[in-house]
Amino acid sequence: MKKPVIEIQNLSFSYRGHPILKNVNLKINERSFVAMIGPNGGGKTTLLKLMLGLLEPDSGIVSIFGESPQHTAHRIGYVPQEIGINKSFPISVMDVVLMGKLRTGRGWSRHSRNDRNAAEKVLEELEMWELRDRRIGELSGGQRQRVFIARALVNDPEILFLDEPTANVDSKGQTEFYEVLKKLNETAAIIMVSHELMVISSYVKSVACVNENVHYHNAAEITEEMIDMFCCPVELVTHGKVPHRVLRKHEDF
Ligand SMILES: Nc1ncnc2c1ncn2[C@@H]1O[C@H](COP(=O)(O)OP(=O)(O)OP(=O)(O)O)[C@@H](O)[C@H]1O
Repeated sequence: MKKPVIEIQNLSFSYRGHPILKNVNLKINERSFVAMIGPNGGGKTTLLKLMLGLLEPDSGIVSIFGESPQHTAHRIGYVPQEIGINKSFPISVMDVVLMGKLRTGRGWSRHSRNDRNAAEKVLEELEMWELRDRRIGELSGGQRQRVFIARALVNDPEILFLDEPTANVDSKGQTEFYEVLKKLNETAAIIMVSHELMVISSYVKSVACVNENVHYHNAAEITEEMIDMFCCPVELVTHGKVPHRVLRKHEDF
């Protein structure tokens, strides 16, 4: 039987008194692949930040591997939605990926051979090895995004959180990227915010609809209700043999 890696109980959160998430209950098992969908402003990024321990709930409990998120950061990878970066900062692709290996108390230059091997492997997987010495500011938006994905993967995370990771990535890059995720999913749970359900529908195993509350569908299907009532911005257009799914009604939990 699969073990839960994330458990959220009766969580509520507000920004300066303005409620964003109310009474959220969610259980995510090991090796899940969850697409987190919902309307703009529905609370997806906020929920990710609560699971990462970057925000504290007003009430309720978030536990990751049975502990508070602050204690489990080293087992988690995170690709944020927007990565503020000074483009003139003289840092190479390889340096950014190695940042994923930094630990408190270890200096910048103390990367072991193993760290470098791990960075090399992940850069090759994401077809970024050729660009390893390039300055980060000299890359295209999509290339830069891959570098930050590589940084999150370099530690072999047991849970990977991604916030709209392929927004700037072309369709070829997306396919390669999802293949990398599929492989990682053999050992890790993946929770990904995305508005591109058609693209991810062949990879995800379940869907969490986030709009103040969370409805978790333990099968990746799309319902009409989800679009009408829940306002989830999901494209239902299918092209030829592109797989698609239909979600059933939200079930009470
Ligand atoms: N730091 C903040 N301070 C105050 N309000 C915030 C802050 N960050 C987000 N919000 C508000 O919280 C709500 C939820 O935001 P969040 O970013 O979680 O939504 P989202 O579902 O990820 O949206 P999107 O699909 O647009 O990325 C929004 O109304 C947003 O304006």
